[in-house]
Amino acid sequence: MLKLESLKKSYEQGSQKVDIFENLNFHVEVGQRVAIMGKSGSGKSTLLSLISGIIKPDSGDIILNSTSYKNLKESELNDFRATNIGFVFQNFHLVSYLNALENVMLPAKVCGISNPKEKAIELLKSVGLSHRLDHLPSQLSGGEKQRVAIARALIHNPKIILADEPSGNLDEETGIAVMDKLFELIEQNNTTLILVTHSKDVANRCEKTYELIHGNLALC
Ligand SMILES: Nc1ncnc2c1ncn2[C@@H]1O[C@H](COP(=O)(O)OP(=O)(O)OP(=O)(O)O)[C@@H](O)[C@H]1O
Repeated sequence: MLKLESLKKSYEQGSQKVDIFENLNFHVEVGQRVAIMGKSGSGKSTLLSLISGIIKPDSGDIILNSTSYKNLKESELNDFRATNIGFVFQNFHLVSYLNALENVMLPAKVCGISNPKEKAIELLKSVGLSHRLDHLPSQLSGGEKQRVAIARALIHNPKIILADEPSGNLDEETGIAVMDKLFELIEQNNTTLILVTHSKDVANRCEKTYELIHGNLALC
């Protein structure tokens, strides 16, 4: 379902070239939940950015659902990302001037999905926020913001969710409640999950955990 083939990625840092991945190969099945752990700076966020197509590899290819990124033009890749991928970030990344309902409706509108309002209300209800529809992000708690972000990530029924430390900014109890909701919803939809986390407890909820070490993913 997701294949990374011979990925090479380096960054220019001043006059130096820093290799993050020299020959990364990886495979994730449909509906699988995979945790990625690794030290700070090991390349976890870079990996998610490559899978999302936000950054390009120097060489190699990413294939999601039989679509090879190499063969897509920039605009096609943007459309493909909007349709097939959902994101959940540590810092929520909600649009500050849109209320909860409008934030959740955004990806549905971009993808041209019918009845975005009904779907957004249904999802916000399922994450326990039907009483917060018209609240701006600044009027929501951290846990509520992350539940809005989860609803937003799922509204267009993406094939895959990329989550970067989704409970990293939440207290333990709220983090567990938010992760419960995320796992419940992705299981219902058989959505594939790639989850970057520093928490072993969070990683243990996934079927497989890999450690990113020296540019390779080692099964833990
Ligand atoms: N745009 C960039 N230009 C230059 N170097 C970069 C860029 N983005 C990331 N890096 C470097 O690449 C390495 C990997 O960064 P990345 O953010 O992927 O690591 P990470 O494992 O997600 O770290 P953390 O756990 O601290 O978030 C780091 O050394 C970082 O400084």
